[in-house]
Amino acid sequence: MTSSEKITISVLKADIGSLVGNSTIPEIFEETASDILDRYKGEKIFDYFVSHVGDDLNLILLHNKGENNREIHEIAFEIFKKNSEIAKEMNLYGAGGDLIKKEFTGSLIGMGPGVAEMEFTLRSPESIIVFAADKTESGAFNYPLFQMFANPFNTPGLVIDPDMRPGFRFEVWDLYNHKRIYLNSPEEIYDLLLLVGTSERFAIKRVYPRSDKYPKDEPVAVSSTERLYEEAGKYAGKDDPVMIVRAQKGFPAVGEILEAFSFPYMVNGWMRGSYWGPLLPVSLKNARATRFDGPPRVIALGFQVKKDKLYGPEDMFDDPAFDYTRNKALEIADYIRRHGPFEPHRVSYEDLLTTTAKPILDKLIQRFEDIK
Ligand SMILES: O=P(O)(O)OC[C@H]1O[C@](O)(COP(=O)(O)O)[C@@H](O)[C@@H]1O
Ligand SMILES: [Mg+2]
Repeated sequence: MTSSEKITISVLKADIGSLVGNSTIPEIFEETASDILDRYKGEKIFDYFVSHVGDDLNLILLHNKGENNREIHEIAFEIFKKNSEIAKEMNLYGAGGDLIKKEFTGSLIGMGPGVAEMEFTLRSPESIIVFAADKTESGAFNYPLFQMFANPFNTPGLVIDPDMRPGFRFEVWDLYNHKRIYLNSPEEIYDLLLLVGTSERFAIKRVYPRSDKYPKDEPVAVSSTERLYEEAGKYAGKDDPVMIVRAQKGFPAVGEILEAFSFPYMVNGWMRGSYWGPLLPVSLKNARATRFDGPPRVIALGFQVKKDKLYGPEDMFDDPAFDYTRNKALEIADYIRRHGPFEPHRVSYEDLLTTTAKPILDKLIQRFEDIK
């Protein structure tokens, strides 16, 4: 460690090609990523883990260079670019898709990939869980973040742990207007819900502790909020967000964090980014899209963190305790599928304008005539 006791966890992700269709990625992507990361390990990064969910490659990096660091983002760009070339050679689906900008511009933010990073003072001990979802949007983590950090029915620690009683501070982004607001839980939870219930537009970017025990400017949770539609200027797949959550000792316990996913809540995305469906918590083994290009899936990788080492991952959803949730999700998937192209299965008209339906709708609108 150089400057301080602070460490940084960066979770950087991109869809740079997939098989079959948009279902999953070939093993060579993860191997290539590991080969490149091994070169930098011990020099620019301390440790790493490479993973995927569906067609999205996820890089989990431990270092001490802070958030939005040029060197770290450039390593990820090198990996995404190399894999894009492999994808083109293999004639994979959507080769290079999320690399909207072809040359590195100093930061991955705005280039297409998703970014969730947090710099914080390492506690002893420190446990984190990294979540990654496929076939859904940035705001897809609003529901579980509210459950973990603001709902005592999910997180009893909010009531019985003295360090959690002061509550948490939510940083919410208006993704349409590039603005943010800070809201305190518990006293402002009605305002918080009023906004984050609209997950297409408002996304919880970060959550901060309010207890005096921990620095109040160091997040306990962070999610990626990049909107692929906006960055590409057209529909180019869904955002497929990632999230980091710190656990235990004044923060939600691991079980309280996972409990937030025990209800298969509905998310926006699924087929062609145009359908609402239940979020299915899955093991790494099942982290690939199948039925109707889904259902939208999420994985949970748990790590115990030392200043220069990630111990793990534990594949947290690889557990029969989530079988009921999965079965329920499949039942809901079947029910909602029967709506076909009707809402609430299909997304709203406004949301359709961010999909491949936009040019079709634009033409149709011109054919409308006034009713006398
Ligand atoms: O128009 P295309 O190229 O066939 O793409 C349709 C695909 O786009 C998707 O919405 C892309 O999914 P991702 O968001 O995971 O990239 C799939 O559901 C679907 O298979
Ligand atoms: Mg994807």
